[in-house]
Amino acid sequence: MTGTAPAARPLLEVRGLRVVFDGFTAVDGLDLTVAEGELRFLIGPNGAGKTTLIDVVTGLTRPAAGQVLFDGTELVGRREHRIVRLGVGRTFQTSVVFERLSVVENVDLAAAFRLGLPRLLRVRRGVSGTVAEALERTGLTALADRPAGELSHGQRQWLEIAMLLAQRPRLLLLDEPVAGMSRDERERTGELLLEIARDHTVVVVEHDMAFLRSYARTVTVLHEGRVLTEGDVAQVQADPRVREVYLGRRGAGDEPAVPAGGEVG
Ligand SMILES: Nc1ncnc2c1ncn2[C@@H]1O[C@H](COP(=O)(O)OP(=O)(O)OP(=O)(O)O)[C@@H](O)[C@H]1O
Repeated sequence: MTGTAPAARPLLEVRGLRVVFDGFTAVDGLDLTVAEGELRFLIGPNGAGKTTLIDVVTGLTRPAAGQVLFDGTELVGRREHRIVRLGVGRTFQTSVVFERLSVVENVDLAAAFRLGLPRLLRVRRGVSGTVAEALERTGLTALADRPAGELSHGQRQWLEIAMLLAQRPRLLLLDEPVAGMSRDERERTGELLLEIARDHTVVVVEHDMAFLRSYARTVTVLHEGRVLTEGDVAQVQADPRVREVYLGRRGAGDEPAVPAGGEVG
């Protein structure tokens, strides 16, 4: 794409979203647009509504008001598996792999879920190209026959990403993919995100500022269920409102979520 090309069209459009849990408004008039092909990071203090937003997009939580359009199709009111089949995939903060199944069996199951039962019954056994490609991209080919329960924490996170890729999503929503990872694992995950973002739209919830500085392009900051601001890492870190909402808070990483010295250049 050249510099003069028009902006990519929106793949995800969230408009006027409101989510209420037992009288508590967790998301309060949230608007968010993610263009096709973007790698977007979502940050915000604990309770800002990041996971709730993902839950609504993926059909787990029903909003009190608002629209969620995926390539122009309304997602609100659709069931979770339908949304997966439309091309929206997510990871959770907690792992969802089957520990006793092998790595390849987990990825195969995820791929089969996307097909739905009638098509699944017609598919012959064996590792499909989609499954093999998902293993390859996440660097898990050599571990394909290992029980998932034997994987390291980082490998497990990559397995979840492989399971997502096997569902052939257009939009991937990743909830804190590097939480608990070693430095090496974070770096590999960052490279993996950039690689995946070459042919997918990716939204990443992540607190870790060092990780953001290395891999984020556009960052959206949520606070109290709304978008506080949006921009590149330097713009967001320099924004006094962002400093204020993070004041005294620490991110999931080993440094303040928004460091006071504007060292981003
Ligand atoms: N099922 C629920 N029932 C009641 N309140 C909920 C529920 N889910 C989330 N909340 C509340 O909604 C608000 C937003 O929560 P959410 O988990 O979306 O925040 P978050 O930005 O993802 O935070 P964190 O960084 O801590 O994961 C919080 O105050 C939370 O306590």
